[in-house]
Amino acid sequence: MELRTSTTLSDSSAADHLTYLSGFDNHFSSEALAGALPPDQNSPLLCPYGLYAEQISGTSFTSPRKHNLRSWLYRVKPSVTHEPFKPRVPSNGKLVSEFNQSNSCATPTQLRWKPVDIPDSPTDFVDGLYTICGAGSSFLRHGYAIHMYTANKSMDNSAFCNADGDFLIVPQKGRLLITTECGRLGVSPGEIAVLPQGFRFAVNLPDGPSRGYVAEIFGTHFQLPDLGPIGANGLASPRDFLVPTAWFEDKIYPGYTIVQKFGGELFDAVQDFSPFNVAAWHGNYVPYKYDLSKFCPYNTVLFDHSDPSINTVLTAPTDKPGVALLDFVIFPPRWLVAEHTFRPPYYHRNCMSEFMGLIHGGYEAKADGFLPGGASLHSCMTPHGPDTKSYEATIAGGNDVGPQKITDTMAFMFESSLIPRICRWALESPVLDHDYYQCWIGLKSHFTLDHSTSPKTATLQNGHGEK
Ligand SMILES: O=C(O)Cc1cc(O)ccc1O
Ligand SMILES: [Fe+2]
Repeated sequence: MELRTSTTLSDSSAADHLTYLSGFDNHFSSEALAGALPPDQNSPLLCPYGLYAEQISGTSFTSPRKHNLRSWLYRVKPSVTHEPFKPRVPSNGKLVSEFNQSNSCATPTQLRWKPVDIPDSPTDFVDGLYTICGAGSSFLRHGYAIHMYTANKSMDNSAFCNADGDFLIVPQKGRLLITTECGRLGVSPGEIAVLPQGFRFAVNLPDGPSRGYVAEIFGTHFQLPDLGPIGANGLASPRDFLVPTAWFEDKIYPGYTIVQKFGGELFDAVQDFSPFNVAAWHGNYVPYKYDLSKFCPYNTVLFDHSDPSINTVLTAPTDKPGVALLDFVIFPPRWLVAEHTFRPPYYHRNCMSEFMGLIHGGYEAKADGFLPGGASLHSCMTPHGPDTKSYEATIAGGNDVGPQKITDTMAFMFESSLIPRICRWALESPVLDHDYYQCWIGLKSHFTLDHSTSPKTATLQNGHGEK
């Protein structure tokens, strides 16, 4: 029998050689050790190989069957085998899970941040994680937080566990090798990973420095959007979601630390073994990853600009139909073919709040200033849209531009019905772009009483004789 351990391969080649199970919302099972899954029941008196059975529940026991999420883990020692939790010293201090006047500010101003540099001092994923904004409360199980991270070293002898909510991680620079209790995920920029509430995981950096974005949701989980009239196919396909296969190490690690995020605060618990000691598991509550290049975009094929919801990858619902706690929307490479149409995003004000990031390339509405690794926030009813340069360049192209392909781009949006409060350090940050508003100040009036300058208006006027 072969016991696989993290020391057999470098992080980089491990990340290249991982195996996955495929599907969204499936009931999976996986064994790193043949016969480690009890065949007929979840909780036998004695489990195969002397393993302990442990359930992790992602929904209340009594949630309706179609929403119920739980997995059974068969492990060398149960997770409870640790010293008491103690407040982490020094604490990260920049994580917020309950947004109020004492820790964050409200502002309707359009905000934009340049990319943050990777720190010089040793910083792992947990130390390098900081909250930008959010709303609601992890205690009340309703709300979200948007974080960013910069890291330059792998987590060492420690694992992270988020009791507050689910993490949707969007790496922008540098691959992540994420070891979870269900197995390992290799996540490159252009891919995303979801680490549901309560799973212990450790983040290694196979390529060195890393930077990225994290959406955290409280009290619910991500699901695939309904497709409505699109039909049974399109957008993100369930089979492209990849779940780890069981991987475990039966290893003594003196002083191993579990860092638990609980109410936005960090607590350390020490144990003497690896938490990645799960030889087999089954269930439907699982970490997963998704490659954004697999997304099959739908859009207008004749005229006008579709609302960005057409590009929803995952949605976290509220109790109100069609109103998201948090939508994860992307702006992938695609063909633009709309006729007599202003093709970039329209000018708009939205009752939802929009946080955007850029993974690589440029963004169609911003000729300057919105950079890979940077971010913007346009909160509820705050007006925004293309900058002056993008507007003028589009108008200069005229009505007869043929099909154009947007290439080398991957922007995304976290869109929420809850209005975010912004953390003080994000407002005081040296990378906050104080001149952001200037990108619209140059928008000129093109107003004229001469209707003939508008070809569509002229057609309507002639066609319907409203002289
Ligand atoms: O503000 C943005 O750039 C995001 C966005 C894009 C789009 O195509 C339509 C609406 C919208 O909010
Ligand atoms: Fe917008």
